[in-house]
Amino acid sequence: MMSLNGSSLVKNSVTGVSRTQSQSLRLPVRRPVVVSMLNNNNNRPERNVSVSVDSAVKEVNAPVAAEVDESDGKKPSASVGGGVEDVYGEDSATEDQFITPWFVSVASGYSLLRDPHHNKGLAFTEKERDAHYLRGLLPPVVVNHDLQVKKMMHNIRQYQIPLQRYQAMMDLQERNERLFYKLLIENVEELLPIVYTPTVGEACQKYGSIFKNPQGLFISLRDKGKILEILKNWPQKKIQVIVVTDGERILGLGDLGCQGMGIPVGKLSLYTALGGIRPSACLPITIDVGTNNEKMLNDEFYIGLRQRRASGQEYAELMNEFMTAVKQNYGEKVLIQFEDFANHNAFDLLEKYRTTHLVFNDDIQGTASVVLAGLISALKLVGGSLADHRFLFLGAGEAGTGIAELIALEISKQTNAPLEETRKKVWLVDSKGLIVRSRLDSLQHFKKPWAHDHEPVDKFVDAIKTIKPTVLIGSSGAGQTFTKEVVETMSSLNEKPIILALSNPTSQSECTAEQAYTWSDGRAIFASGSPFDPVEYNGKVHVSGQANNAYIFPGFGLGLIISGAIRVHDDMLLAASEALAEQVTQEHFDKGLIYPPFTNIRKISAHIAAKVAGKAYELGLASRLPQPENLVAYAESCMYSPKYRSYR
Ligand SMILES: NC(=O)C1=CN([C@@H]2O[C@H](COP(=O)(O)OP(=O)(O)OC[C@H]3O[C@@H](n4cnc5c(N)ncnc54)[C@H](OP(=O)(O)O)[C@@H]3O)[C@@H](O)[C@H]2O)C=CC1
Ligand SMILES: CC(=O)C(=O)O
Ligand SMILES: [Mg+2]
Repeated sequence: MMSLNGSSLVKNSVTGVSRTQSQSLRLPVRRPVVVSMLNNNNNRPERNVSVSVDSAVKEVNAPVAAEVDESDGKKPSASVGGGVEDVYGEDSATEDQFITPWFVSVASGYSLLRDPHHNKGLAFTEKERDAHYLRGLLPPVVVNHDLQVKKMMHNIRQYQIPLQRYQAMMDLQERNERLFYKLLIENVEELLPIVYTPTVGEACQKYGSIFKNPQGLFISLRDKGKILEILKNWPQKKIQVIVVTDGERILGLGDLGCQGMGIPVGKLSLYTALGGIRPSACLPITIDVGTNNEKMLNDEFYIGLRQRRASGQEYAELMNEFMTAVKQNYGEKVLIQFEDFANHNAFDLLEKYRTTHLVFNDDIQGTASVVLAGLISALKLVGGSLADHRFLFLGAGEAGTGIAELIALEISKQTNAPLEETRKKVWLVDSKGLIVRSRLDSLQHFKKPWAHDHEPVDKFVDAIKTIKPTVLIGSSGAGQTFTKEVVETMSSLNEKPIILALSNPTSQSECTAEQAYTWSDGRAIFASGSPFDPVEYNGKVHVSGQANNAYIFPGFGLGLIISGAIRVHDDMLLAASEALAEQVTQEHFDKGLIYPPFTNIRKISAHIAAKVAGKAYELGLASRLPQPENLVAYAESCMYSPKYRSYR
């Protein structure tokens, strides 16, 4: 008997299941499946694509699965999936469009071991080894998931160089996804600096030379007119979150072109580990429009288009085709997170698509929310309300003006003062000095609201002396700009100066934790974008927090998904800030922390998700009805667990 792709069927004596048996989407659960697609109608060669069982088949106890459960004729229910019912885009395709005929077959043996979504390595049980043609393909020992984690951590710790640890983690993600996530979830404090900042920055810089297996989708200028087709090449069909970059402002490292892919990949692994979004629902994308980085253009191992960046209409058209294709392929409720775009595109993209798509700019909005949370909790240490403080930023780009606006919005809500008034409590410095009214005409549009009445001030330290801020925020991407004089000046003005050095990676941090505590004589309340080890100063150990949007975006995204939100609203950002600030306990304050440790991040994310979802319902932006009674419990119940599934 021949299957649809021409291979013969072999019946397994234990399971009674044929190896390549074609089945409907209502497969029995917990069986690894391979979805094959035949593109005969556009004369492409046939191929088999391994996909996660999660995307095609109902998972027991997973609320997200409700949506694919249509084949029994039941009315499809709204679910975590965001109500995207037309899984393969067949219903929404017009008659003259090509569609993809899918069928599902069972993965086994050698290919099962090489399918990261289903591979368990040595943890395959004896029964599974019999049932799935694994005998002889594995050594005799059977180990459990916990022992695999222990061994993997042991292996990773053998590497002294962070980039080698990064590579070991990426290899694991490509080999055994559930082990990767269990490892990351259980060792989050230790592994976050590896899969995320600072190491991911170095990985992006060297992405070409360390490149092995491609991760995510690469869409380049050459793909103009074919973006929808490219999205269909991705094996998973039920995508809930896309993180997309064009690589022009990777952390504080600048234009890394196509090699920025490390960022969407890293961010999405946090969506899963920290926020519980299923890996199969996450899609990292890099839009390659070229690079203006000479080093990349001259690097023989560079993986992207070897040309200068497209801009203007050419850029806008490609982005528009992308945004349209995403909505067409994944529906209204797929979350598109813009990440590490340069500010000359980031603000415009957010403005253009915020009313038509579910979009979120992590650098503008996520950063704002995490910093506001830190400030709300810092008030417990320094006293007063937000309105009693003065804020000075070094850096007036996405992060700086995004944070500034959310602070002003929160003060406006608290005091009923108009936004134009509350903005006056916030001052920003860019590469040309203090932003003041006399500079208005030459300022980029996102800086204009911050052009207050003041004489020009060139030097940052002079701006501190004249503005007398209580809070200093670094968002410049320029390392070592909070000099000894800067920190000492802040400390002479404030008993407890709040100093946030947000720039990433560590090399770009405005100052180190050690410098902040030493130069402030141990009085600074300090947090940084990339982590620093605890510092001992004058016999006291100071633990600095990590002011990083990683606290916000995973829970924020989960909140949008569980409520079926259709748009992002600023009030959701405020709700996320409050939820995060509420998670800081007296024990944390006693250590000088203004953020909770990452160890409890899943619990924190569930609280953020619940507050964000609650706000979506309140604002009438939620489409998943009725509203669950206990949103925290519901958020927790929706979270992906990396536990191995049992295969019959
Ligand atoms: N911790 C976190 O969660 C996050 C951290 N970040 C970090 O923040 C940094 C900035 O990101 P983003 O706002 O998107 O970048 P942008 O490029 O949008 O903005 C950078 C700003 O800094 C100014 N600037 C640069 N160098 C100097 C300098 N030497 N002195 C004074 N001002 C300077 C620029 O001035 P001009 O406008 O005149 O060019 C610009 O206003 C990056 O390092 C990024 O990694 C970003 C997001 C989140
Ligand atoms: C953290 C982050 O998003 C950035 O540095 O760009
Ligand atoms: Mg970013």
